[in-house]
Amino acid sequence: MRAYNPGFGNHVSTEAIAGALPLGRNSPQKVPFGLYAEQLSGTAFTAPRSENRRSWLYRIRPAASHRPFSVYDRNAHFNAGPFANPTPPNRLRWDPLKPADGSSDFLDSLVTIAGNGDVQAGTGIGIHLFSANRDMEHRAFSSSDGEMLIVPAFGRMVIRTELGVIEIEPQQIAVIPRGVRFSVFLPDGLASGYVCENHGALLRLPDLGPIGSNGLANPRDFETPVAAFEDIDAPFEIVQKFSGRLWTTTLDHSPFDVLAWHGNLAPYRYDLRRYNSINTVSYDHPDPSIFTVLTSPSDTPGTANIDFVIFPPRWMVADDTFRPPWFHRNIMSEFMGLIHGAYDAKEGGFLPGGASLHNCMNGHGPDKASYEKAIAADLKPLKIEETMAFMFESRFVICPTAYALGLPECKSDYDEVWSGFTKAELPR
Ligand SMILES: O=C(O)Cc1cc(O)ccc1O
Ligand SMILES: [Fe+2]
Repeated sequence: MRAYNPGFGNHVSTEAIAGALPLGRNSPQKVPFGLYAEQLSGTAFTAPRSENRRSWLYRIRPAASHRPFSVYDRNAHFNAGPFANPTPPNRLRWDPLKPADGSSDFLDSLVTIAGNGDVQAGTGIGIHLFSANRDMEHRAFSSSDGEMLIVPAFGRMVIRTELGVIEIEPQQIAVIPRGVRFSVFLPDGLASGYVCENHGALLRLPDLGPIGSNGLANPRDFETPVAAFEDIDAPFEIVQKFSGRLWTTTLDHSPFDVLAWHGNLAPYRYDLRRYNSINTVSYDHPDPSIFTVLTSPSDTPGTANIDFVIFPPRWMVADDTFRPPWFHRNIMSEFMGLIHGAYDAKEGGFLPGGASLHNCMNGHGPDKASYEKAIAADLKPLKIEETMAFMFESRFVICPTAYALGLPECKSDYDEVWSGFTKAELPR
């Protein structure tokens, strides 16, 4: 049986047991097998049809049957701030975080590095790191604050969700919709990486404009899991992120009890190695928006709440051009991570699993070593291989948490990478 359906944002119908999915209506008087019908809305009921995302779930018990949530106090570092006050303009870099002593699962290992916007107003993002070494046994998490874009750097992840099971490894990503409960299992015994929690408009493929009808991330390469359920009557802890804080309750059964669903709001995965890079074949280094995988638009056209951009392996052929990223100051704020290999603007110090933050209007670009290498390079066609960096780029200033600034992995000497540039020699 096929485990995934291909395509981005498609209307999918899937049932784990034949006959579980009602036909011809969403909410029949009697649902097959006595299942409960439930609508999961990812956009307002009245969102335009082209934007509207919702699915219908058919489950053993209603998601509504649970006791009240109380405050969850076993992870103080996964939140929506408070952010450092004042927000420093400084360029920041973090080495990969050392795993915490002892064992922690995906949920308890999440630490918030930075964020922006307002969870209650549905703007901005949260940026979190995880480093887990234990399965989420009989525990599930959901975020009411936004969809979760999960970007592993080390280790495979099996993500069991209410709508089916997704498996990813580094260089693949998964997106779990807002509110969908999920558990993370670690086939390699550990996994670490990045999460962008998107409080804003749902991630979607960017328009292609003059590129035409193909290219960048192609819709058919996104995969949505088929329905998969478990029928377990045992205590399950449910942790919910709501309005920036964590809350817990216990069910007496597995939340993964959805036998069938249909609709266009669902978790999905994508393999970044399938990305169809478009780039210059003449001269100059194009803006990095040319490498956008997914975008969450804001109310201002062309000015994203969050763009998820990658820097994949590719040919570099530009003539008479400084080929790595140029020096720049950008109105958008840039958080970067490295999933694989090395990044061509940073010869040293930017490590897989590490991160950097270059905020609104603060100058950055190639470090001195990368600069000198690039201006001396013989400009033959060159394939950059063994690389996969990414960027979360936001219209809103990305505010680091006080916790992130205080980590020993936060490098105090980062500015040094731009020191020692020799003065230009003017004609006399
Ligand atoms: O700062 C960075 O490394 C990201 C980046 C890459 C690039 O190719 C052009 C601009 C840009 O911000
Ligand atoms: Fe940049």
